[in-house]
Amino acid sequence: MNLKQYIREIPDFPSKGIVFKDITPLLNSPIAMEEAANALMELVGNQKIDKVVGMESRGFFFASLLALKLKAGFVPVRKPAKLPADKISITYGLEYGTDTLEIHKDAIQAGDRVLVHDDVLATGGTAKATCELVERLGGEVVQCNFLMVLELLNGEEKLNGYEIRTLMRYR
Ligand SMILES: O=P(O)(O)OC[C@H]1O[C@H](OP(=O)(O)OP(=O)(O)O)[C@H](O)[C@@H]1O
Ligand SMILES: Nc1ncnc2[nH]cnc12
Repeated sequence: MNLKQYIREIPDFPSKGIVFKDITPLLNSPIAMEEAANALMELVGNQKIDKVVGMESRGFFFASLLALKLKAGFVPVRKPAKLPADKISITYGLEYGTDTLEIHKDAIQAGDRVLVHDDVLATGGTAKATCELVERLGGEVVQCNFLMVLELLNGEEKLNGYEIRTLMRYR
């Protein structure tokens, strides 16, 4: 199955010049969802995973499915002021301005082997910040996997040193 058939391209969303990769057609198709979830599992192979970390909000869809399949815990990394318990934060640079992500302190135990999942790797800021949060709590990032990588935005360079795997690539 060609999963790209289920990715809808929306020009000039959310702002002029951006071609938004809309995954909702994929989410709307149980056949494509199952195919994508199984293909992501193949990327992980038989590596032992204790926790799957997904980034708000589109990372949550598949990260929680993967956690279930891997018999691992699911951990949300959230935008500011959403998590209720003790947490740590990281603020990272965007093209213009900054963004912040948070994780509960008790979500990862020292030595946990962690799979980081998000739908899209673009500039890599979100994924790099997430890996840093995991590592601050003593976790080991075993793999970062994505539905798609937008190659021209060089996220893979920013994640230099991490194992990066993806189902789809776009230029
Ligand atoms: O590699 P980066 O340049 O950091 O971009 C990738 C991030 O951007 C999108 O999230 P977005 O902030 O649009 O939020 P959403 O998932 O809530 O839609 C996407 O889901 C990734 O999390
Ligand atoms: N072009 C894009 N489409 C969908 N999600 C994104 N996240 C960052 N860039 C994106």
